Amino acid sequence: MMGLMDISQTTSVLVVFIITFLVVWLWRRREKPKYNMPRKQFWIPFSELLGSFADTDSLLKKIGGNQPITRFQNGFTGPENFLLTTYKGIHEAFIKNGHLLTGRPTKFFWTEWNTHHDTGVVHGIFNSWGDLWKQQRRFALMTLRDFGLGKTSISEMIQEEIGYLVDEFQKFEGKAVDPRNLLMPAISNVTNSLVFGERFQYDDPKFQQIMKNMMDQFKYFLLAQNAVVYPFLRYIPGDPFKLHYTFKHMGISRKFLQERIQKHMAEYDPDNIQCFTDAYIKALKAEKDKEGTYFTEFQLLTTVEELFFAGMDTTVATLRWALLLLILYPDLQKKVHDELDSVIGARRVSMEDRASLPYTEATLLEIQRLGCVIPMAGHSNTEDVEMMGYTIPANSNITANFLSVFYDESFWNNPNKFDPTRFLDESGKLGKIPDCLTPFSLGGRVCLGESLAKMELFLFFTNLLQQFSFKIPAGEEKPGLKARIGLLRYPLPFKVEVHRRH
Ligand code: HEM
Repeated sequence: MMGLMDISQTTSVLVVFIITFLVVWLWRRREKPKYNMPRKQFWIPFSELLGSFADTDSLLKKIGGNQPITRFQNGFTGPENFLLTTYKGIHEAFIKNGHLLTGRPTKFFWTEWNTHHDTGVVHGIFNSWGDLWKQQRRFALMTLRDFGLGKTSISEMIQEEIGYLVDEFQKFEGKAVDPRNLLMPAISNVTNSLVFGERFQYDDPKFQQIMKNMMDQFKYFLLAQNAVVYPFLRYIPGDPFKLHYTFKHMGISRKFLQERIQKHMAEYDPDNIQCFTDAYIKALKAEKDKEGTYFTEFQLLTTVEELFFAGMDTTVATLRWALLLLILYPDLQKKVHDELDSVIGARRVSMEDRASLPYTEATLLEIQRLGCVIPMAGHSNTEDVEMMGYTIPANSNITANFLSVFYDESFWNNPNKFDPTRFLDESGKLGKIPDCLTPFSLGGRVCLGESLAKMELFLFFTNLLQQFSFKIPAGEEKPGLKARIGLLRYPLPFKVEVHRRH
């Protein structure tokens, strides 16, 4: 009896589902004829399925061929989706029409996470848009600049952290280690110092626990994203799409950050502004009685959260690609070592040395090209946009596919080859960096932490390479260059064998 009930229930759900789908599909076909759009090319039924095919990477590299814009379906309803696959197309969208493309896609688990329960307004900087985004982005940029972004004070703080990281690598002399476990706390400490004015000891149990949580929280990002695009999936018992798992872990990180913000609030001293959080609290107090102010405690929390998430995994993933490529190409690692030895010698490498290290700089650029840690950036248009001969309706999702550009044969000779010399001229000097290499994106929503990230990448990379050589651990299989696409584009886990050079 029970079994029969189950079958009839399942059938009813299926019938309702199919009818809804057909009605929505027909309605959408009728709705849009006034728009001159490219024909729909494909449908992403479940992004996790796409993500779990080993070859998503190759697919993204090739998708669209030479077509600058591809239209696709993601979800049954909701906005139109477009993928931009050439540099010309991305430039036309993000630069020429950039002022109209400052929105963010709404069906995104992070947008949902940053939506205020009472007002329905999306907060933060990465996830927000409109006047809130403009004002809060400007404030964050100015404040980070005041704290020395691009100046000596931040580079000194990074140098101090590198000192601790070198000690950690030293502990693995002659042994194999997964570099992610050491890089995560180091890079997190740079953000900690900037945002909260303090760093943690690597062996602090609370810090270790929160690092582990942060590493885990985006593990099922693609799977969870399905339950945002198809909301009914989140109600299936057992959380098979891991949305509740993801939010639970994000909640643990949020609580940790919230506690630290509360501590800064309690100890606030207007004459002693030491970090981003203090500066924000100052602005919060100044704006307290203003009608409709965007300076709120929730905005502070979401911004701090984003500074951690946007700045940490990206930098760590790039440095992991760096170590992976250098253990796979020891001859190129030696060239970096040789340049560092002849130009720097035993003293610490500083930002002022950049211009004298063209080969090292070219290697870092090539790592960012091949690693392409943010393969796609999703924007949304606030009004209808005319571009590439089409009319794109307002509130569409317009995603730049940087991966296809970074591996585009018409720009890069033999794009799969790790070849830093492509950035050097005949005399070995760094040439003009091609416009199409945009690891930090382009236009009005370009990465807010670009200068900090460049500083971190240069200082961590050069100082680690100056002190250590890295190789494939004895007895271990040679790792490949296959990427895993999740929130970012990561290398598969690998270990390095560490050797002190001096
Ligand atoms: C190697 C490191 C990094 C890379 C490759 C990177 C790349 C990017 C990219 C591609 C975007 C998307 C831009 C767009 O939507 O068009 C972005 C946005 C952003 N990044 Fe970074 N990023 C890095 C490090 C950082 C750091 C260290 C911070 C902050 C401390 C940071 C903060 C942000 C923020 C807040 C946004 C959102 C900007 C907005 O929507 O207005 N990033 N980043």
